[in-house]
Amino acid sequence: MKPESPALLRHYIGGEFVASAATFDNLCPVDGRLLSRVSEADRATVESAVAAARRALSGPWGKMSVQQRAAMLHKIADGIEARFDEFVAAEVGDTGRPVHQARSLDIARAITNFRTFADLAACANSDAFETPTADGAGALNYTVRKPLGVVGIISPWNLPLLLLTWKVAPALACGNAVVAKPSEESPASATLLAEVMCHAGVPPGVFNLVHGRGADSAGQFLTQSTGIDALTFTGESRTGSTIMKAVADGVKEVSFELGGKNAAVVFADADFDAAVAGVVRSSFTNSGQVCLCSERVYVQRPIYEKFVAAIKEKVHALRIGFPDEAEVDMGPLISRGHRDKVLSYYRLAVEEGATVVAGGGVPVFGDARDQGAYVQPTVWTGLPDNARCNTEEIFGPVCHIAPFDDEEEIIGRVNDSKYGLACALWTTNLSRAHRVARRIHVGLVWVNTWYLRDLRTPFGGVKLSGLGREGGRYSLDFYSDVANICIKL
Ligand SMILES: O=C(O)C(=O)/C=C/C=C/O
Repeated sequence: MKPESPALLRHYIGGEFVASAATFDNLCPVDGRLLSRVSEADRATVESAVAAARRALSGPWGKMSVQQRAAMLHKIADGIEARFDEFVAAEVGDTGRPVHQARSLDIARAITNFRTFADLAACANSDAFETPTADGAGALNYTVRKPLGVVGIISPWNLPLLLLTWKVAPALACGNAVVAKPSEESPASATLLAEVMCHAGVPPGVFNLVHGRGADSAGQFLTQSTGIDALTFTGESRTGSTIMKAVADGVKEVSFELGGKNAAVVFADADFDAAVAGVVRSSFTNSGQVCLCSERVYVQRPIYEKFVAAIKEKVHALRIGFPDEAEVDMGPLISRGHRDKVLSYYRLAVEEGATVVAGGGVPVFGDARDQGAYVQPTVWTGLPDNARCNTEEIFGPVCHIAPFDDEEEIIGRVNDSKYGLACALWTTNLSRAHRVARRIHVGLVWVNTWYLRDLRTPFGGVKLSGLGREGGRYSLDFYSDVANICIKL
């Protein structure tokens, strides 16, 4: 029987699914099989999506109240819930992640993203000030939020639906129309989202999806389009810099969540077992493919040797497997190309003099996974802080563990980075927790936990880790223009 021809994933523009002549292959990183062929948008296709978004703003969408938009976001969330298993299958196919993670994190958070921003927008208050005037009659100042207009969204492959909806939800809640360009590595769940939008009755042109790559492809065409009013991007810092240059002439608003070289700091007074489990989680979750992962681990000297031994044991026990295995801890990296990058750092570490405590290579399964993009979870010691493996973002299941002696030393070492996204501190000393946390130059500090998320909090980094904050009212501030109106009484 002829193998089923792979599905063709299409763009979604102006309420219609549209194919392009050019396509690219979407491979499964578990076993390298062809999952689907994906339409690749040219500049004209991207511009047609931008035009459709512009038209939508002057249609019914532009006349909806924030309450009506909030109701629409809840319908989208309902639509994802109704097709939950399909979304899980799409995300797992594209990324090879454990099914249990896709269920409990990726798809669940997409639903939460829509519901959270529906409610936040519907309940958002505005500022008002009673202003005294010389004539004694006074004036009233109040602010109103207006949509930016057409928002370009470029989302990454590491948490595909979570991060796409983290931006789409508030953008729509604030009354914008969007053109979204998901990563070429993870097109499937975004395409399903377009189907849900269509079925939920989101007016044509409010949500548009174009597929393609970055440079010389849909991503670049979107950032260069004069028809967008703002752009939000999650991905590598150097791409963020390129995007900034592309939108500079139009002075467009940008929100960037970029790279990181995050630290985990374990003090001798930490709950040892909790810190070991926490560092394994923060270094190896999603095969280390989370911008918040800890690639630099610092452990106070009295417990250093014991900690390294404990991490080594845990890492050797990590189950690397097929996505649908109940106990699987780690799947493959997103692609052979990314695996080559991570393996180049595995080699570099040895050249730089690292001791390879665990991993350092490619697992051999003797089955279809050998055609996938798996690497061994890896632990290094013995490198200086200025080693490239300790300063450059690797974005894989790897961490380096170094000893430290005191607070002043470790605060300086953690801050000595061109990145500043996140940090995890492990200590049972409450005063130390607050004292150190506020001195770490990052956007997000977790104490005795990691990646515990309250969506009302500001999310973003400093230095090369990004520009701006999203989350809670910070998202409402980015995705809307705030105007002040002054009435003379
Ligand atoms: O959890 C979030 O809202 C979020 O933005 C995570 C970002 C992870 C990036 O790799």
